[in-house]
Amino acid sequence: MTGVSSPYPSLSDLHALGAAQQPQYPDASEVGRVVEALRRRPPLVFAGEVDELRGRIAEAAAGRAFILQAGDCAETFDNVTAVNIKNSLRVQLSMALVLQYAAQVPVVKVGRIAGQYAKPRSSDSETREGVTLPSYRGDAVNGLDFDEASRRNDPQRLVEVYNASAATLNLVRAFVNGGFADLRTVHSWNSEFVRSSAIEARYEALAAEIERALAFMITCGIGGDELRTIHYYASHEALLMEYEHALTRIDSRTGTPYGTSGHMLWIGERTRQLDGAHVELLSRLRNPIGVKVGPTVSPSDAVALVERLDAQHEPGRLTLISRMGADKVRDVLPPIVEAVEATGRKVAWVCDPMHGNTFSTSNGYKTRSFDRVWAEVDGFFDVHAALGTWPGGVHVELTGNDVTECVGGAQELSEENLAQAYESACDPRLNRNQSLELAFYLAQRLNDDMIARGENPVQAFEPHELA
Ligand SMILES: O=C[C@H](O)[C@H](O)COP(=O)(O)O
Ligand SMILES: C=C(OP(=O)(O)O)C(=O)O
Repeated sequence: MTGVSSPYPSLSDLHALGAAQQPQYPDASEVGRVVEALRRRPPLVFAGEVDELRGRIAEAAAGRAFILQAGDCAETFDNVTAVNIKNSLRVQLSMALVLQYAAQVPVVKVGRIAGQYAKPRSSDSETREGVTLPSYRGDAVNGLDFDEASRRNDPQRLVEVYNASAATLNLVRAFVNGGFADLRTVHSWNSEFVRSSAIEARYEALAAEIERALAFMITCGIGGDELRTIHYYASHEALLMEYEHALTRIDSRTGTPYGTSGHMLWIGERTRQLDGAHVELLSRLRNPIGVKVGPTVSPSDAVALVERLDAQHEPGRLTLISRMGADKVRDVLPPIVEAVEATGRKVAWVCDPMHGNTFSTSNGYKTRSFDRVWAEVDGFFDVHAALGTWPGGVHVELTGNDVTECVGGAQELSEENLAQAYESACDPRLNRNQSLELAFYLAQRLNDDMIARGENPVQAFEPHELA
């Protein structure tokens, strides 16, 4: 893979489009040196893996697979530890297992990981006790501590993003290929957790059932390498022009540009302007692209975006990630789905039930309620069931750690509980129990919809009441 050259847009072409949500740096020559240093680094992902993921997303777009895109709201350099990475991977794999076994659908596993270091913000500044400083924009840009030095934009952080992403991917690849994800060890994924919650107990029962099924398959001579490893991909919001441009490489096989900072890249709700720099940059890359679509997107906006980003009608190229809010999804999403489907494209429809359901508590925490999160997913499924389209996946902010950032769920976390372990650098994430609970709800809903379509899934667990 080699660096990009003309006619690919230059960084200054992109900035001339008025790229939204970009940090301003005091010293342009330092930024230039950082970009040149990053251009010389090896790619973080390889074009062949990116193509493989496009193929898997195409399966979800065709109704034959379900995408689980999940991970931190904002990764931080301090949190690049073996324990955090293992916990995150473990909860994502556990959710995938619940979905795959109980809903009998292949799960495409995509982490918000190894690159999710830049955050778009609603406001450029933050005021605390009369002091106003620039907002935290992710470790890629500035620091979380509320003091002047920390909040200063520092381009050297882009090199640290590359290093942290490389370290994370290295461990993820080792876990995934080295036996950690072996389906025959599903019980051990959970072994360090106290089986105190009903959700953990439910997961344990499912894991025991899977182990019995696998043992049976193995005695029949079925199984082997396909049980040992999984396919897991990295994704993040492609927000920062300097970083994403510097990590673009020309694939030597095809002569086409790939973003090599992650397998899948997405455009956020605040940067999806049709004539903006983010759409321009990502329209040129061969990666599977996600676009967040919020409640202000009109059906014609959505069609214009898909025409721009999927000019070739390529299955797996585009994932539309709706984040409407639980109250709006049933009204706003249907005409968008109908208009995009009418173009004849096969996009994957994914639900982000987090970003349209954030609120602030009276004690000053940004939070989300598990009920509202589920309500948006449920609405998303209802919309697709009514239109005969496939609900292709979910996109969630979560952590494998036992944080208290979202209220509700089986643990019934209240606003008062939030102070106990609120660790997110930006938005509230589902904790391990809430994430597993969501997976069980999803599996149940997928099962119910199969039955409603006249299919006959093998029931993997007792149906339970959905909220
Ligand atoms: O994760 C998404 C955004 O970066 C985040 O919701 C912005 O939060 P803000 O509205 O507090 O800036
Ligand atoms: C910023 C994000 O979401 P959105 O663009 O939907 O607000 C995000 O997913 O981190």
